Amino acid sequence: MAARIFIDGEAGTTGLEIRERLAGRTDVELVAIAPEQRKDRNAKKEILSSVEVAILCLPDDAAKETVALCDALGEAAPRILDASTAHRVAPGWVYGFPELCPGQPEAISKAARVANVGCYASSAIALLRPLIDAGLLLADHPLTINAVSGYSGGGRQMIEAYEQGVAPAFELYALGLEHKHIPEIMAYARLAQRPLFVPSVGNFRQGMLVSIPLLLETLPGRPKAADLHDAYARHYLGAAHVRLCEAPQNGKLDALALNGSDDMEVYVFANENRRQAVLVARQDNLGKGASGAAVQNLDLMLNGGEF
Ligand SMILES: NC(=O)C1=CN([C@@H]2O[C@H](COP(=O)(O)OP(=O)(O)OC[C@H]3O[C@@H](n4cnc5c(N)ncnc54)[C@H](OP(=O)(O)O)[C@@H]3O)[C@@H](O)[C@H]2O)C=CC1
Ligand SMILES: CC(=O)N[C@@H](CCC(=O)OP(=O)(O)O)C(=O)O
Repeated sequence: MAARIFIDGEAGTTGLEIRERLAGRTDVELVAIAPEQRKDRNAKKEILSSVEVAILCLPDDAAKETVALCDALGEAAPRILDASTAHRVAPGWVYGFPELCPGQPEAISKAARVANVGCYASSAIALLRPLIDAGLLLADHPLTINAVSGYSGGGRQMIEAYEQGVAPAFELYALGLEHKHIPEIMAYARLAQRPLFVPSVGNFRQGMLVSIPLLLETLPGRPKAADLHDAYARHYLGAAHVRLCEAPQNGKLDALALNGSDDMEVYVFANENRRQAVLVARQDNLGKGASGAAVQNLDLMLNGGEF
C-alpha cells in the first residue's frame, strides 16, 4: 500500500521541488490540504493524523507550530521530516545527512523525527567530518568556510527579487557572522572552535559551491593532499549520492554543473609545492542541499536499506 505523505508548505520553493520529485511514484500518496486552508490548524491537524509522514517545508516558526500540532496528536502523530532550520540540533531529532557516518542511514530509517540538512551545512559537514574522524583535522582548528549559492536558496522572496532584477549580481552576506547553519556545522562536523562562515549569493537560480582553504603544514601529522583525498575515498566508498572527484587540472569549478541532480561532489584542490589545499563541495542547493536530500531521507524512513 502506498505511504500517505503530507507536504506542509507544498507551494513554497522546497515543497514544490519535493512534490515534483514524488510525482508519478506509486509507493507514495501525496495528501494535499486545500490552499485556502493551508494555515488552518484544525484542517491541518486532521490531515496530520491521517498520514504516515509529514514533510515540513515552512519557515521555522510555522514548522515549530506544526510540530506542536503533532505533539498534541499523541500516538496518532505522523513521523516528521522537517526541511526548516528549526530542529537540526534539537534533542530527539535525527540529522538527515545519511553520509554523515556509519549508522546514520539506519538512525534516519528508524527515526520518528528527522531534520533535513541545511544546504551549506551539508557541504561543509561533508568536507570536514571525514577529516576530523580520520584525525587529519583537529576539532579546534581555525577554519574559514566560503560559499556561493544560487538565489533560490533564499526562498520565494529572494527568487522574486532576482527575477524582477532588483537584486545585486553578486553579494556577500551574513557578515555579522551569525549564519543559521553554523550550529549544525559545528555539531555534526564535530568542531570545537566556531568557524568563520562567509556565504554569498549570485545571479543564478540554483547551484552551490562551498570551499574551505587549509594550510597543510598546520594539520596534525603534516599530511599531503593525497592523504585528505584518501580519507574521503574511504569515507564515501559505496556512497550513492556523494562522490569524490579528481580536481580538474585547470583549477576551475562551475557552481551550476550539478543542477538538476540530487548528488554532491567532493574535491581536493592542492598545490603540494606551496603546501596549500582547498576542499570544495559542489551540489544543487535545491537538490542534495534541500529537496533531493529530503526525498533520500524520506526513502530511508519508508524503506530503510543501504545508502
Ligand atoms: N530554498 C532553499 O534552498 C531551502 C529552504 N529550506 C527551508 O525550507 C523551508 C521553506 O523554505 P522555502 O521553500 O525556501 O520558502 P518559501 O518562502 O519558498 O516557501 C514557504 C512556504 O510556506 C508557506 N507557509 C508559511 N507559513 C505557513 C503555515 N503556517 N502553514 C502552511 N504554509 C505556510 C508559504 O506560504 P505563503 O507564502 O502563502 O505564506 C510558502 O508557500 C524554510 O525553513 C527554509 O529554511 C531548506 C533547504 C533549502
Ligand atoms: C542564498 C540564501 O539566502 N541561502 C539561505 C540558506 C538556504 C536555506 O534555505 O537553508 P536552509 O536549509 O537552512 O533552509 C541562507 O543563507 O539563509
